[in-house]
Amino acid sequence: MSDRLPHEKGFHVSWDQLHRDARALAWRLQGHGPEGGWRAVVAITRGGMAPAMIVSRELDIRTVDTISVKSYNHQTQAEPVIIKHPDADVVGDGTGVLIVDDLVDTGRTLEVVRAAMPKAHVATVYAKPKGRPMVDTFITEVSQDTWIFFPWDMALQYVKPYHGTDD
Ligand SMILES: O=P(O)(O)OC[C@H]1O[C@H](OP(=O)(O)OP(=O)(O)O)[C@H](O)[C@@H]1O
Ligand SMILES: O=c1[nH]c(=O)c2nc[nH]c2[nH]1
Ligand SMILES: [Mg+2]
Repeated sequence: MSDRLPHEKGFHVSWDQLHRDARALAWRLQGHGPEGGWRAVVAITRGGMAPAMIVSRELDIRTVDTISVKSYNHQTQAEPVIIKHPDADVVGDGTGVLIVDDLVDTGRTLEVVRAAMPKAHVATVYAKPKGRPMVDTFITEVSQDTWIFFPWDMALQYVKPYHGTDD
C-alpha cells in the first residue's frame, strides 16, 4: 500500500454497512444482466469475496468462482499479476459474468481482470475517481485521498473519552 499513500481521510466500514452496501449493489444489478440473467459471479480475492457472497445470495447465482490478483511492488509501482484464473469453461470471454470486488482505487487490478474477461460486467461496492472508469456498477464513491477500512481489517478496541481521563 506504500505507493497509495498518503491518505488524508479514513472511511470506516462496519460489517453491517458492508452488508447494506453489497445488498444495494445487488439491487442495482438485478435485471441488468443479459437475457436469461447473470450466469456466474467471479470474486476478486480476497476483498471481493464477502461482497460476492452477498450479491450471489441476493441474485440467486449459484455458480461462483474466483480470480486472484497479486500486486507486486517494484520500487514505487505496483504491477498486478493474475496468480489464479477462474474456470475457463465457466467464464469464457466473460459474457453474462458478474465480476465483484470490494473497491476500485487506481483501477490497476481491474485492468488485468478486464483483459482476461473483456465481456464481463464489473461491479464494486466502493469506488475512487481514478478507477471509476474501470467499473460498470458501483454504490458509493469516496475521494482519492480516502483510505477505506474494511471490517475484516479491523477490531473493536477501547477509545479514550474526550475528557482525557480513563474513568
Ligand atoms: O484499483 P487498485 O488500485 O488496483 O486497488 C483495488 C484493489 O486493492 C485491494 O486489493 P489488494 O490487492 O490489496 O488485495 P486483497 O483484496 O487480497 O486485500 C482491493 O480489494 C482491490 O482489489
Ligand atoms: O483496505 C483497503 N482500502 C483502500 O482504500 C484500498 N485501496 C486499495 N486497496 C485498498 N485496501
Ligand atoms: Mg482486492
